[in-house]
Amino acid sequence: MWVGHSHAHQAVVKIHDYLEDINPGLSRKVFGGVITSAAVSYVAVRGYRYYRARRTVKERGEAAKLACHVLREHLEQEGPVDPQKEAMITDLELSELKQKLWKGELKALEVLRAYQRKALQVDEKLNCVTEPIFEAEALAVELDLLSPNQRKPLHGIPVSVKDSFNVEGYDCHAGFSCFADKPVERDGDIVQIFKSLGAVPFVRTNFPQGLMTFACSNPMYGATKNPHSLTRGPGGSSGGEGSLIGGGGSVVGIGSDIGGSIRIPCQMCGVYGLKPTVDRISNQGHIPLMSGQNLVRMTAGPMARDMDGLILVTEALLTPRMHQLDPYVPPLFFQDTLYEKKSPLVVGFYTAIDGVHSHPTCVRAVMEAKTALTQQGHKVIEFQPPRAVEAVSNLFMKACFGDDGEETALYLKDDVLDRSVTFSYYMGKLPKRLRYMVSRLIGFMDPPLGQLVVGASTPPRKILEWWYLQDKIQAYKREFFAAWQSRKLDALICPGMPFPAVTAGTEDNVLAGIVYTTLYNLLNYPAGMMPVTTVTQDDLKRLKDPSVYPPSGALEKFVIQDCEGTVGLPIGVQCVSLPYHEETVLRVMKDIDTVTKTTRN
Ligand SMILES: CCCCCCCCCCCCCCCCCC(=O)NCCO
Repeated sequence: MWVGHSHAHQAVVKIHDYLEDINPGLSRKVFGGVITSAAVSYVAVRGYRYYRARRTVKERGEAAKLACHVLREHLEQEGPVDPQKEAMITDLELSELKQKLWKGELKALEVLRAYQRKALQVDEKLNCVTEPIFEAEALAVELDLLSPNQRKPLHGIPVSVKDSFNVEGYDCHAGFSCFADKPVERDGDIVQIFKSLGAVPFVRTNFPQGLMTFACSNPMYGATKNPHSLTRGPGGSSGGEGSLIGGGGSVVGIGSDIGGSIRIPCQMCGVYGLKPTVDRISNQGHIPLMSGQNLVRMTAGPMARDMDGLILVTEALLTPRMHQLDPYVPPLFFQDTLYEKKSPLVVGFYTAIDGVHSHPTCVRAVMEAKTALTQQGHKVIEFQPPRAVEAVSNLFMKACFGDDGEETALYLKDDVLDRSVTFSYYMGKLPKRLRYMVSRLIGFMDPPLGQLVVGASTPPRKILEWWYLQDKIQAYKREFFAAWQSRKLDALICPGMPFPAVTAGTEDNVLAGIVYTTLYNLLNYPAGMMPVTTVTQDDLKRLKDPSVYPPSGALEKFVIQDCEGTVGLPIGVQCVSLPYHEETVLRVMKDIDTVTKTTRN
């Protein structure tokens, strides 16, 4: 290196002397010219790349809008529709829809048409669909040709798919223009499974750029709105799914979750979802972001409009076919014995994690779920997860942001940056020491967020440190399990996010809320999210009472002022069980739902 450097230096000195011999002052002109043209070329190349990215972003967005328009025209040309029948179809719960399709009372194509029309209608209001899947029509037509004994478990059920999953013939870019316009050749595993079960993937849905935030906007498709309040976000990153399902435009969909991306939109849009144990459902064919990081892994999972729908779909997905497609998915099919276990369960509960206060409606939701479970004969006892904020800061954040945001920065080089990712993007760009100091300053205003960002700012630097991190994660898993076992728990209920949907674009103010969801990604425990209640006027009154909701940090202060006018927004409960006990999660959710569904305000 030094030798090379000294050669270069000697060469420059020689050229300088030679030029000065020819004409004194010439070397300054030549070197000045070279430096200026290098700088100009650099700026021009970067500028051109940015211009090209902007063009790609614009064209990709327009192409998606055009695709929706083409479908709308196609549907209009089909002739008269029966709006009442279509409304009947889209109002059906998933299990009723399945029955009618199975019995042949409804045709796959008419169900598809009803949902295509409804999804486009919902999309006009909420901007939740990225583009239609045109092949859906041919699939539905084929399904209608099958004889009754050829019908599969999800015969004719339309399924929406988060845009981050591969769908053959469509690109999969997560909002990075470098991946746009490169159609993939093969459906992702979960899309394949749905098709093999007779379901009809029919639309793709919106997400935030890079998928690592719970906002839901990107430069190509813009921001998605919340179905319960147009000024609020739907949560993310599977926000398009949450918004479309919550708005009635889909009955079931596919999301992905590494830090809460299925559960957060479920809470904010009032839908049901399940983040499974890693590898219980194959995640092959999801855009490979952070894919070399396997301390905390992303997992695909179902989202549905109703509880029975979520159970039905999960049961259908956990088939031998999944294991055949991806041998790393253990051959562990839906365990009826766990789901149908007759004996009462021991269920732990907590209403808040130390350091991040829980909105009064979130506390009430857990207490209502607790009452429901007690009514069903279960024993519900208090349980506090050990060192949650510390574990998420020192383990989850180091694992997921240990690259200093380098992967995202690489894909975003000369790209159009969405507002929703500016905080993490620019934090990643800061020199390490400065970032650490900024994190400390953040900690004065928002202590848990400061702690999270300090965690992200002090990642392991050497392989040995990565090993130690892995080791610490294992140790925390053991510590948590010991606490779980000491209470002899079968399951756990708790808030999934400690506040309702926030005003769109303000998600950075409440980032610390992720400790409620990320904890179970870190532990790799399956976790479901379900709506239980809605914000009431009385809750909002209590929100302003410092003895109920102490305005201790920036997050709490923000929630108090942002929750003005949120009466009616959905709030859910998170249900957790041990790895590979998805069936127990579903059973607890079902028992809560049976009671709370009838009384939900
Ligand atoms: C590199 C330094 C960055 C420091 C700043 C980090 C602050 C960011 C706060 C973390 C936010 C994480 C939110 C997680 C949301 C859910 C993500 C998810 O589950 N995505 C699914 C992917 O398929």
